[in-house]
Amino acid sequence: MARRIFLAGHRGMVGGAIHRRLIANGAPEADILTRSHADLDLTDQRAVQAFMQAERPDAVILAAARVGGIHANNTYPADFIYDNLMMEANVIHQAHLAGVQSLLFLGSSCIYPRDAAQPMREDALLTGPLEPTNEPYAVAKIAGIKLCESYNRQHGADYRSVMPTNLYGPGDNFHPENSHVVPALIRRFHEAVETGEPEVTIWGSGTPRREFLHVDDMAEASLFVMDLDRATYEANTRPMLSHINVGTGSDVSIAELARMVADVTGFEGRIVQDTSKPDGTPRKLMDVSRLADMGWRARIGLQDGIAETYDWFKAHAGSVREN
Ligand SMILES: NC(=O)C1=CN([C@@H]2O[C@H](COP(=O)(O)OP(=O)(O)OC[C@H]3O[C@@H](n4cnc5c(N)ncnc54)[C@H](OP(=O)(O)O)[C@@H]3O)[C@@H](O)[C@H]2O)C=CC1
Ligand SMILES: C[C@H]1O[C@H](OP(=O)(O)OP(=O)(O)OC[C@H]2O[C@@H](n3cnc4c(=O)[nH]c(N)nc43)[C@H](O)[C@@H]2O)[C@@H](O)[C@@H](O)C1=O
Repeated sequence: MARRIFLAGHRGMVGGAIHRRLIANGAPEADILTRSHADLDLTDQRAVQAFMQAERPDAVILAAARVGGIHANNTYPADFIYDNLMMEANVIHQAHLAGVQSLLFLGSSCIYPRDAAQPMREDALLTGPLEPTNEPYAVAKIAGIKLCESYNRQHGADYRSVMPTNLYGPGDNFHPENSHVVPALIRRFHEAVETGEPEVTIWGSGTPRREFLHVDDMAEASLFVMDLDRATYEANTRPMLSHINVGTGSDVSIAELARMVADVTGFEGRIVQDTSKPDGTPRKLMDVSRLADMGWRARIGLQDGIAETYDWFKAHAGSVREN
């Protein structure tokens, strides 16, 4: 019997990539249930309850969230903790009440302590203080992991959690202030080339290191984890480790990233640092061996991924998302 999947956040970068991947894998469009934010506000408990009771999907992929880069997290902490706590609590609890057996929750690499040993293993969770610039968001994401784990333990559900590293790709948010670093730099370097600006400013010292996974790889990994048989998933997430890291296993400095974006966009001017802006976590490289041991590895390299994303950005000039 076909499996009807509620894909929450289908208009977002990850949700859009998962939607494309499901269709590419042969899922009939009719089996992929979607609702826009305007049609179903996932922070509204009654609305989510009514939707889940009416539709009773067989599975849920929760790719909806309040998402943003270091500036957005640092500026809107109440929005980030409240919206994400409400969305995950509503979707996970109402999925349980509607008898949904299979759910995938997307967390984030920022759940790990700011000074966790690198690369960060899944069992580093809750072993130290978090990075202040995104602690509210991280606390909400940790709560999401614990929600899934608790419904699995108490109700025998099969609710799984994946922890993506920094993501980028088509469909990203290109807001000049609220976006993540890759879309922000693609836009800024592109505009400098268009206007003949002699220099581009990047935030912070340029020394922090980040791991960047293309969103199409993330979509493939999400469905891979979702389709794992339960015994394999449980065997690889013990003891009490109900989440799996998803990344490339390699990182670059922000200065190296800026150089790559300059090369891809053809910018030949100066790159300067605005050290009045926060660096955030010095490094957050994920240990991706658990997922590799289960048979999945990232395929899209950063240079190629940035070039492909830049092509997408230019092809969608004037209509890219900025929120
Ligand atoms: N991007 C990244 O680098 C990383 C992302 N993640 C996680 O991956 C997941 C997807 O992120 P990403 O695709 O980048 O985010 P996007 O912002 O691109 O997409 C999020 C989606 O959620 C929707 N949404 C937001 N609030 C609500 C709401 N109250 N009710 C219903 N829908 C809502 C948005 O709709 P609308 O725009 O209309 O509000 C949007 O479609 C999230 O869980 C995020 O935390 C984890 C690590 C890194
Ligand atoms: C995925 C993860 O993403 C967020 O954490 P982050 O990795 O710190 O996010 P970021 O991509 O915004 O920054 C990465 C680095 O890049 C530097 N940087 C330089 N120039 C720009 C710039 O122009 N914009 C941005 N955003 N950063 C810049 C910036 O100073 C920082 O050192 C969490 O909030 C949370 O959302 C989360 O889970």
